[in-house]
Amino acid sequence: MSVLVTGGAGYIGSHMVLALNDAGEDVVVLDNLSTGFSWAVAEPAKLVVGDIGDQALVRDLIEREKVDAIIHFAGSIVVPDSVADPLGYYLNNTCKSRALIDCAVNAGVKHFIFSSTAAVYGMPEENPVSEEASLNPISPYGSSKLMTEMMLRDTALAFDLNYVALRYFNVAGADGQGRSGQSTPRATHLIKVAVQAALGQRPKLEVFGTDYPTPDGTCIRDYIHVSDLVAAHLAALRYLREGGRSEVINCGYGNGYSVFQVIEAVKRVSGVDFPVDQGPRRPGDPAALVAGVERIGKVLGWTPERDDLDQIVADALRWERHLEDMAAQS
Ligand SMILES: NC(=O)c1ccc[n+]([C@@H]2O[C@H](COP(=O)([O-])OP(=O)(O)OC[C@H]3O[C@@H](n4cnc5c(N)ncnc54)[C@H](O)[C@@H]3O)[C@@H](O)[C@H]2O)c1
Ligand SMILES: O=c1ccn([C@@H]2O[C@H](COP(=O)(O)OP(=O)(O)O[C@H]3O[C@H](CO)[C@H](O)[C@H](O)[C@H]3O)[C@@H](O)[C@H]2O)c(=O)[nH]1
Repeated sequence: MSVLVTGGAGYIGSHMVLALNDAGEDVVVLDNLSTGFSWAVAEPAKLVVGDIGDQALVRDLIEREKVDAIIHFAGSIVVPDSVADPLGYYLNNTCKSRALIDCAVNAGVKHFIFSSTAAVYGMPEENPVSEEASLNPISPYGSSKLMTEMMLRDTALAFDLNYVALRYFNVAGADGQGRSGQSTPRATHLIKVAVQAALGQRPKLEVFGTDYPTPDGTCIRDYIHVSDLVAAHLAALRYLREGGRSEVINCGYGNGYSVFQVIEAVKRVSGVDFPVDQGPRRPGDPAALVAGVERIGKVLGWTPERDDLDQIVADALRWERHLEDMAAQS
């Protein structure tokens, strides 16, 4: 039996592959390398370069590799890009997820884990946000993910498939052993951008809005270490294989940090006092987004091991230095 990891050459998927390898699972990755890197797929996992929408390829892969579970990370992830190109996002995230789920059902794959997002909540009225909160995505990205959640819900009712949809809050950090990290060149995520500013790769960091109704006026987010997130997937895989029923589960720590607090942490950990500008709000940013975490503990028995902002930043910084070294050598 093996686990099919779609998008396993990307940021989070490559950490998943490391954890599955470490757990002794047989792993096959399907990735079209649109934003991922073949070098990010650690052996002995196998990489197949191809598209999740290619049903002949996926069917063959599932059969050949005796896939019993799919962990589905592949997708397009940049919120503003989804506003500019909604149909591209619905194609890659929704239509191609449909094609993948169809292959899973027809080939008898029983377990499915899906990368969803806190973006399905839109602008939540209350924090922490529970899984029962109303779902009002405000971007095509969020809608494309919510539609996949709905397809999974309905498919699991009709067929012998159980699934866990994990709604990630803000994923950050890098593998503690320095084996992987976020390598996307155009990254927009706060911790990555701040670390790049600390290393002098960017002249400054801009804070998007300082007039939010929060204690210091900047947005609050729940930053989860990528390795803890991956551990939640391993727990979900165990849960599904033991016959657990389908669930939708938030992934976060239930703690919020403001943009200013994150910047302070990056300055403290790096020892660099990089320039920071205060700019206008970025459209579509909720003031605060913190995960309700009761369900993840109760259903998956998951507890955080890296709930420490300085640790997240230190791991992100080490990975960024590694990328600099790789670039210097090439
Ligand atoms: N990074 C975050 O903070 C965050 C937050 C919430 C949800 N997510 C979700 O987690 C998943 C992984 O995100 P990430 O940050 O690792 O992004 P990423 O861009 O690093 O990884 C996505 C991977 O999927 C591959 N891919 C994209 N479309 C494909 C297709 N049609 N066929 C095959 N491969 C394809 C890419 O090449 C890449 O390797 C995504 O589904 C994303 O929506 C991420
Ligand atoms: O240069 C920057 C970058 C970010 N921010 C601020 O930092 C906070 C975090 O921003 P990120 O871009 O790091 O993350 P988001 O909260 O916007 O995004 C998260 O939630 C999104 C959906 O809402 C997607 O799921 C995305 O992948 C996930 O990281 C926001 O208040 C943002 O305005 C800045 O001030 N300056």
